[in-house]
Amino acid sequence: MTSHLVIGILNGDDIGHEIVPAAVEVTRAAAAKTGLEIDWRPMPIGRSALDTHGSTFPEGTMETLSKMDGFILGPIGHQAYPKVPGAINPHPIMRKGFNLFANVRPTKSFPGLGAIHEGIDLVIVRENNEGFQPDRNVVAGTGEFRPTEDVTISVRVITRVGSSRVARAAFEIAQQRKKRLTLVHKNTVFKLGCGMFVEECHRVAKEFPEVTVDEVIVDTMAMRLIRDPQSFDVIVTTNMFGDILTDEAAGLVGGLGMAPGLCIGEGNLAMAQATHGSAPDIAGKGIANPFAMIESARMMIEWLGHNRKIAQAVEAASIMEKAIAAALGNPATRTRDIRGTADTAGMTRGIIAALG
Ligand SMILES: NC(=O)C1=CN([C@@H]2O[C@H](COP(=O)(O)OP(=O)(O)OC[C@H]3O[C@@H](n4cnc5c(N)ncnc54)[C@H](O)[C@@H]3O)[C@@H](O)[C@H]2O)C=CC1
Ligand SMILES: CC(C)CC(=O)C(=O)O
Repeated sequence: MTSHLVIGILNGDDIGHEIVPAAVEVTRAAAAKTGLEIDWRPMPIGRSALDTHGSTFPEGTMETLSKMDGFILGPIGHQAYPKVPGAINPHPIMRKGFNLFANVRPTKSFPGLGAIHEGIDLVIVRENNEGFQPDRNVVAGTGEFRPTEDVTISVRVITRVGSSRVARAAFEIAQQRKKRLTLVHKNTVFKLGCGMFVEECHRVAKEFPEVTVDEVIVDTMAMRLIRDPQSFDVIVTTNMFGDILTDEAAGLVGGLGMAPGLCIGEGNLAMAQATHGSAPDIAGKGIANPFAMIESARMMIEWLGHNRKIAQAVEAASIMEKAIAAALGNPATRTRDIRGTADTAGMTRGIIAALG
């Protein structure tokens, strides 16, 4: 079996130019220790690509990425893009184009970082392509319409296929962990949409008899995440609920710098994408917390290792995990947002040093 992976590097915007190189550096160092060969392919994207290629998402990007094993996508600061042709938000195109329907977002508390609770270790699996960001094949554009100047209609699309595939991804993760899955929805009000999502989750549950399933209504979940986050293991929910709850969960463990994510589907390609945005308020200062991006890259290498049966990738992910935990345990090798004294480069060096 080959130990060779081809991975794209797409920095994104603002702090993306600081944290994506950090993720590449750490992954490269871990790969070198395990004999994993990675062919890194930097690609233009975002504001800088608008200047060099006339588009924030240059033509041919999807085609090139489709031949790779995975890619690291830095945060995209699309709100600040100028209103010119070519300045587009690449996220939905990538998530939908590669059918990356499951956004796997772990939340873990590490001691001493200012987590509101200790002992949090949960994973939110967010449906990535439906809800209020529906697939272009189902509803044109973003799913928003303005039939008159005074009325806007935002369409929320839930399908059986979309619900059952993200449910299956969540059950598979639950099966590998504590065998507990919480369905988060609001079928008390959205009887058809959330109703269909819940129905499909229960249908998939029959394939996983060892996994215990419970349900929590989303507004109650917002409260319970703050009061007793330790009572959850794996959570699956629809797109917008997942978008909001994952940021809330990050707030419990030190903030958005602690919020990694991996977008996966049924195909072989994985996209490492932190939960947070491009943080323009701290960009260029060298102080961004690289954890979320480094951990996202680590999750991708681990997923590819299992998916392709590449022992060196699984091993690289494992030594990264230990090194990240070691660096987080020392204020001198963690950033200021998580009660440390290091800058981005210092934390990155700290993790690499801890690889052994
Ligand atoms: N996945 C993505 O690419 C996302 C992109 N965005 C875009 O990012 C831009 C900024 O959006 P905001 O609402 O300000 O959200 P944001 O996530 O960029 O920032 C929110 C707050 O968290 C802090 N923060 C975020 N990541 C951090 C890190 N790694 N280390 C330390 N602090 C960190 C920021 O400094 C800021 O105070 C917008 O253009 C938005 O559309 C927003 C969310 C997701
Ligand atoms: C696509 C992003 C810009 C919005 C977001 O926060 C997300 O969907 O993850």
